[in-house]
This record gives sequence, C-alpha cells and structure tokens, in this order.
Amino acid sequence: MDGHLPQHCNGGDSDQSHYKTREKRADRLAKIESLQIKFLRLIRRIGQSLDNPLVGKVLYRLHLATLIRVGESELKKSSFRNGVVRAIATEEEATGRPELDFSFRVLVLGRTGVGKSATINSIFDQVKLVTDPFQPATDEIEEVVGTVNGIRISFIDTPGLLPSSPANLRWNRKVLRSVKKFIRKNPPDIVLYFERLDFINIGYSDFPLLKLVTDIFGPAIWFNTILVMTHSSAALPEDGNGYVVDYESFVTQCTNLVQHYICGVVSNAKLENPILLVENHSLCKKNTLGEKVLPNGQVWRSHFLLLCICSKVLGDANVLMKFQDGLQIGPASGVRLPSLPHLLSNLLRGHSSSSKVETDSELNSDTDDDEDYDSLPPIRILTKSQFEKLTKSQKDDYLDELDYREVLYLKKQLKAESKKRRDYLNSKEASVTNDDNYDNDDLALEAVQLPDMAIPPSFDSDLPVHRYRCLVLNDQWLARPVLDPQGWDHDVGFDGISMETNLDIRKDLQATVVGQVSKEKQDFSIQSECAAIYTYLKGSTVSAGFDVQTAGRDLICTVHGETELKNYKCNTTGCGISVTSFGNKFFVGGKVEDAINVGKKLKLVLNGGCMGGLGQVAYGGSITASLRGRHYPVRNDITSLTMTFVSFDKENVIGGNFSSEFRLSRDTRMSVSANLNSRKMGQLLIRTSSSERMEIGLIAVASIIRALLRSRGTGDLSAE
Ligand SMILES: Nc1nc2c(ncn2[C@@H]2O[C@H](COP(=O)(O)OP(=O)(O)OP(=O)(O)O)[C@@H](O)[C@H]2O)c(=O)[nH]1
Ligand SMILES: [Mg+2]
Repeated sequence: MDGHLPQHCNGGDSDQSHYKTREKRADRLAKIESLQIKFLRLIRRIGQSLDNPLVGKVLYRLHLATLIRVGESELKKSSFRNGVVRAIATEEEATGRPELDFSFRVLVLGRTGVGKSATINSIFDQVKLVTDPFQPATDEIEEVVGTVNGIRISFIDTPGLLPSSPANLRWNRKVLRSVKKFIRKNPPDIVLYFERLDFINIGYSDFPLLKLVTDIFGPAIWFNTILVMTHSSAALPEDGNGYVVDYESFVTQCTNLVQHYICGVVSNAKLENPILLVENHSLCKKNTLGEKVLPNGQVWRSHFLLLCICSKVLGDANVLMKFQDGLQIGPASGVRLPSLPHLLSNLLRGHSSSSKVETDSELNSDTDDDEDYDSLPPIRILTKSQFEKLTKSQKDDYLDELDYREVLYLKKQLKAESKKRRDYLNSKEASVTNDDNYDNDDLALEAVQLPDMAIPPSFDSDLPVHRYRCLVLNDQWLARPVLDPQGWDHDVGFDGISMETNLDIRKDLQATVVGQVSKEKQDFSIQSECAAIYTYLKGSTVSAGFDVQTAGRDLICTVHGETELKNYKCNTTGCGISVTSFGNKFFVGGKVEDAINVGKKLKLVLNGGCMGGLGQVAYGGSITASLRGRHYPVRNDITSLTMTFVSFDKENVIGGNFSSEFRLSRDTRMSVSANLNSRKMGQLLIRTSSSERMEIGLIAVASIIRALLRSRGTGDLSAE
C-alpha cells in the first residue's frame, strides 16, 4: 500500500505544523489511492466494465471527497497518477499480487418465502441454507460465510417476516428485535430487503411492515439498503389488450411502488435505493460461463457484487476521510448536525428585529434636507394627450417632478404612520394608568381579503366558492394557509399555516413572531422565530429571541440575546450570545460588534465572534460598509460591501460579498449580488424587475446572459 505514496518535496519548509498538515494530507491521498486501486481490481475481477455508470459514479465521488479533504493543489500534484492508478490495478490483478483483502457483511430481511435463503445459496453457488417452498424454512438467525471471486462475504440470514396484521405483529417485532440485538456489536455493511417481483402489483401494500422495520432500526437503515426482487424471470402479466407487458416497464412500475412506500416511511421523497433483480430457479437461463441471466440480459450475481463493492468502497472512503455524513449511494444517516461555521455566520449576521427601530429613528431624525410635501407648489397633472404633446426634455422634467413628489409623499406617509403608532402607544400607556377607556376606533380596521393564492391546476372543483380565503382582521396578526405544491389536490395541499405579527407592547417594547407549522399524517414541521426588543436611552436596545426549527425528526432550538449601546451619536457598540440545542448537543456562541455611522448615508459595521460545540470552536468576523441611497427608506436603494473571515478546523476561509439594489431607470429596479471566497467558490445573482413591457425585460435578460457568457464568468446566474 505504501508503495503508492505520492512523493512530495517539502522545499525546506520550516513551518512545522504546516508540514504536518501536508504530511497528513499526503497520507490520506495515499490511502485513497490504494482504495481506488482496490476498487478497480474488484471491478475487473467480477467482470464488470469500467464504463459502467455506477463505477463512474463511485470514482467521481472518491475524487470529489479527495478534493474536499486533501485540497485541489495537493491533488493536482498527483493528478498524473490517475492513469498510473489504473495501470497499477491492471497489473496487480493480472499477477494476483499483492493478495486482495476485501470483505463485506450483508444482512437480509424480508417476508417469509420470498427467497432470502435461496438467494444466498445462489450467490455462493452451493446449498448452504435450507429452503422450503411450502413453509417457513429459516427459524433462527444464522450467519454464513463464503468466498466469491476471492471476496469474503458474510450473510446474516434471518427468519422471514409475516404479512402485517395485528396477529402477526408480535412475531415480526420479535424477529426484528432479535436481529437488531444480533447486529448491535458488529453492524452489517449492506442490508438487502427482499420482495417477490411477481407478487407486486398495483394492490401491493405492506406499508405497516416497512414502518415496523423503520421503527425498530431507525430510518437510517434504508439509506444503506438494496431492494432485492426475486422471481425476476416469472411470466409477465398481460396488459388490458391481451399483450404481454414490456419487461423493463413492468420492473420499473413494481420497483417504483416499493420505493414510494420506503420514501414514505423515511419521509424523504428523494431517496433512491439501488435495485437488484434476482432469479433463483434452477431452470433460469444461463450464459456460456454458467451464470444465471435475467430476461433483460443482466448477469444478476455480478450486479449484486458490483452494488455491494460500490457501497462498501464508498463506506470505507467515508471512514478514511472522516466524513460525518455518508458518501453512500444515499446519505448514511438521516440526521445532519448543523455546522459550526454556519451557526457562527447566523450569529454574526444578527437578527432583523432592530431594523424597525432604526427605520423609525431614521424617519424621525429631522435633519432632512428635502422639502416638505405640503409646502410644494401645486402641480397640474397632465392628461395623456397633453403629455404626448411635450418635447422629450419636458417629458423628462415632468416625470422627474412627479417622481420627486412621490418620494416626498411616501416619506410623509411613513412619518405619519410612525407618529400615529407612537401617539397610540403614548395614549395606551396613559389609559392603562387611568382605567382602560381608550377609544381606538381609528385603529380598528375592517377585515380585508388578501388576494387569492396562485394554485397549480388539480382535480378539485373549479367553483371559486370552495377556495380557501385569507382575511386580515387587524393589522397585527397575519395568518395564511401554506400550500404544498406537491399535494394531490387542494384540500390535501393545504397542510400548514403561517403566522406573522409585529406587536408594539409598549412604546419602548416591541415583539415579533414569525412562524410556519405544517402537519401531515407522518410529518410535523415547525419553523418559528420570536423576538422582543426593548429600546432605552435614545436608541440603545436589548433584545432576546427564541427560534425553533425541525430538522428531520429533531428540533433545533436557539435562544439568543443581544444588546446594543449607543455610546456616541454616531457609534453603537453591541454584544450578543446564543445557545443552540440539537438533540442532546449544545452549541454556544458569542459576538461583539461595533457600528459607526459616517455622515447620514454610510455605515460601517465591524464584528467578531466564536461558536463552540462538540469539542470544536469556529472563529470568525466581518467588516461591512453599506451606503444608503438618497431616499432611503422610501426607496430601498442600498449598496454594501462585506469581507468575512472564518477559521475552523485549521482552515481559514476569507470571503467577499457585494450587493447592491438600485433603480436602473424610472420603471426598472435591479439588484446585483456577488460573492467569492478563498476556496474559489462564488455566486453571482442579478435580478431586475420592470413595470415596462415584457419584451423589454426579456431583451435585458438575454443581453445580460450574453454578456456574462462572453466574459466566461463563473458561478450561478439568475435573472428574473
Ligand atoms: N421460481 C423461483 N423460485 C424461488 C426464487 N427464490 C426462491 N424461490 C423458491 O421459493 C421458496 C422459498 O425460498 P426460501 O429461500 O426458503 O425463502 P426465505 O425467504 O428464506 O423464507 P424464510 O426462510 O421462511 O424466511 C423455495 O422453494 C425457493 O426455491 C426465485 O427467484 N424464483
Ligand atoms: Mg430462509
């Protein structure tokens, strides 16, 4: 194995730790290379082609994993070895030296009589286990070991499960529990779940049995499971017209059905289990080498070996690279731990609760150099024909004037709204002291119907009376149903509710709650953010919040607190802490922040913090400069430039982010955001919205895309 160690010269590098890291990476690279050689030898040995898409997929994933762990520069140095690796594998396999040491352990599960024991016998090509066509044959867990093509395979044969019914539940549970106990100390590499292809038809449903397996072993079992269909050469059924259905489409139909149920039990619609078609009958068609061949020409035993080898090699790479999550054909476990850098950047980004306070103070700062809307001289609004008669420059002047007046009018409205709220809160406080007789008639709003949601076409009635309507009863609570776009019809489609409120509890105390809850038969998900913010001493604030989110079957809860002290007119210093719980794991973080306003428009924010959990700590910080447009907050023009720095697990990542939102012309707004980090990952996002005609928007989008393609920009592009 060590013979394939890539030779790196270290160029007299004096930095000890840097050298050690490089050495570690080189060691990992050597190990992954030897795994690649092993994999290529195995593929040759079982007679599969290197062009098989599955083989390509595994090689690609190994390459990707190496890239993540070892780094591109290190990998480039060894890229010339790619061809060498293949040559070494070919040579080693031809000479048979060194001896290939590869083994895997397989657990078989399924209903009685589906052919579990018979399949094991077929794979070993000898009768190692008893089978019986008329009654259950395997009555206890039995481990059999054998060698196929020099690969040591160990099978755990289990007693068959009974079709699910209340009477059989006890037996099934007993079998599964004993299997669980059996594999506790030495878990299998691969699980085979058996069904009979000829028994699966549209009426098939043993959802309760799949559910029981999931309940006992946990959903993770399905991420490492191959679906095995026995009796794969059985006579094909006829379609409605008396023709025999096509083999491939019949198989796809049956496997899709079982896959659908598995996706149901793990609540993951994307899961795709590998499929293995099996035929154990002694009269099954054979090729010249005496191997059993399916009607589609596949040599199923070789395919079985291929699937297991791929699964095991990816699992080994996983262990080697110390990935928490699987590189398996599906993810290894259903639970993903939140990453520390992600939690840290959330903490540093802060919460938006203070923005309202800021907007209020912005509006109320009377240092405006704009005129007051009411003091403007009256203007004559032109009719369309009058407008048409104007010259081009007159038209522009006229539209500019209207624009200016619109800004002033909106500003006036915002100010009035903010004043009205303050007055209401003042009077509410007064009324609390002199009995609760405040007349808030002018604040009571009539119920307003929200516009109908755009719902995709489905099978429900066209009668609009049967649609869900949303009403806004007062301006404080907003509740809407949440539509599941995958829902079968609109009645089932609405399975959640989203609520939003912005409460002014007192003049100096505000609370916001935003949340969404969805409930299906098996699924429950919640996502909510609650925060309260207390303002004191002219703009200094204290805030506390509680966020809850479901992740799979777990809840992520975060409690956070922040304080901001306005120590000078243009300077605010703050600090914050957050505690996140995920299952029984805790992540604790803290940050300090300083914001400086330079003039009215420019704001500099500098922050730094750390986040710790599971024995690791991530450090990070950012510096942001944001420049507001002249008419902020009426027109939301803002440009900001951010530099971020994150250090985690001996790796430092520096990133830059630019975002800008502005008016391109009178009817067109544009937002551009771009980011790039030192790992050479980046994204470019351009959005335009225009009230002008559609064609103009399309021309703009097309020319942006063309310009970007010409400059061969990297990253994502989205244009709306
Ligand atoms: N035609 C055909 N018969 C099969 C196939 N697989 C299994 N059989 C037959 O089905 C019967 C039952 O097979 P077993 O291997 O005993 O089934 P099992 O799943 O181990 O059953 P338990 O041990 O009770 O759980 C045997 O007579 C097998 O010969 C197949 O692919 N095609
Ligand atoms: Mg058996």
